[in-house]
Amino acid sequence: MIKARGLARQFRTRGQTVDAVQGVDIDVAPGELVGFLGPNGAGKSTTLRMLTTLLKPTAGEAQVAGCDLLTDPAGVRKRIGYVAQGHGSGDEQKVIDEAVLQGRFYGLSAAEARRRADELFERLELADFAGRVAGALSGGQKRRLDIAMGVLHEPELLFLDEPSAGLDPQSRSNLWGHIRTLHQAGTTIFLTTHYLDEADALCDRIMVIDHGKIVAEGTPDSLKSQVAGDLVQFETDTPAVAAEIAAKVDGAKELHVEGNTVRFRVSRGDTELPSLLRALDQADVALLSVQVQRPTLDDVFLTMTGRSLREASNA
Ligand SMILES: Nc1ncnc2c1ncn2[C@@H]1O[C@H](COP(=O)(O)OP(=O)(O)OP(=O)(O)O)[C@@H](O)[C@H]1O
Repeated sequence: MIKARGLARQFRTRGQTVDAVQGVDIDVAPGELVGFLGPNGAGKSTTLRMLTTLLKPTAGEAQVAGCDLLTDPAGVRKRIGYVAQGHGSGDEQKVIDEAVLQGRFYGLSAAEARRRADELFERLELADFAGRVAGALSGGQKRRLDIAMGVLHEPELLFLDEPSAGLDPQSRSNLWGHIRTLHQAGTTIFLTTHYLDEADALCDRIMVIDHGKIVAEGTPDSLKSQVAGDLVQFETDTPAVAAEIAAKVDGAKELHVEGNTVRFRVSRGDTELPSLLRALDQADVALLSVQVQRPTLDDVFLTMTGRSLREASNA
């Protein structure tokens, strides 16, 4: 559905050159839900704007929804949906009129546009607000309206730029449910996000971008197990003895003792834990608490770039 090779974009501002995207390769298969994760300024929106024909690449090439990005941008535009950051819908019109107008813009007849809008309003739980003006909708409802507008023409491929930015936690998880519904109905989705939980909860596959380059790629689980390993942590009154035993766990690394706490990483904490507990018990080590923590996507980012995604986003 997307095949991009060496896609790059430079900007020149006030005599300076910014390499916003430095030659990325992107492959997305039909039916996938792929997340493009990275901190602010990493190059996510620039990549998305190139793939949606809004910005000309400085270098590289891409096939998007079966059309060549450079030689057939109109073909690309016909086959994709794009929901930009922030809400694009106007505030004055009735919600349903806006949606029908958008459908007409895509070339649907008035009846078809109305039928499709009604269907999407049902699916995205907007039917109760169809008669309201868009300005009276909540943030989450507006985002759902934006998404409905982006898929009125039934595109094969939908691009979402930071879909849940600015929403409260409840509206975010509600929106994720709706994005999943669209995905399950067959739409291929490529979204950008700088939220780890969003990428983790929603995406089949994640590409991590930093400073305009892809630094990691894979399913959320494979990325986590590749670079970090589970963190096993326990508290005991005899940490020195416990640490000696922990050091014998097959594949244990990054072993640290801090006060009464012993910590180490191992690729599968859950399967190593029973034999470790037996060994500690045999050595009469009494445990006060035990924890196994799966690695997070932030551990992945930290390992790949040397800084946490949260710090990078605030920079
Ligand atoms: N029109 C422009 N002129 C100059 N520099 C630009 C322009 N657009 C983007 N940039 C720069 O390119 C880099 C990548 O920006 P981009 O908006 O793609 O990042 P992003 O990952 O989408 O960030 P955010 O999460 O904040 O939207 C940044 O350094 C940005 O300042």
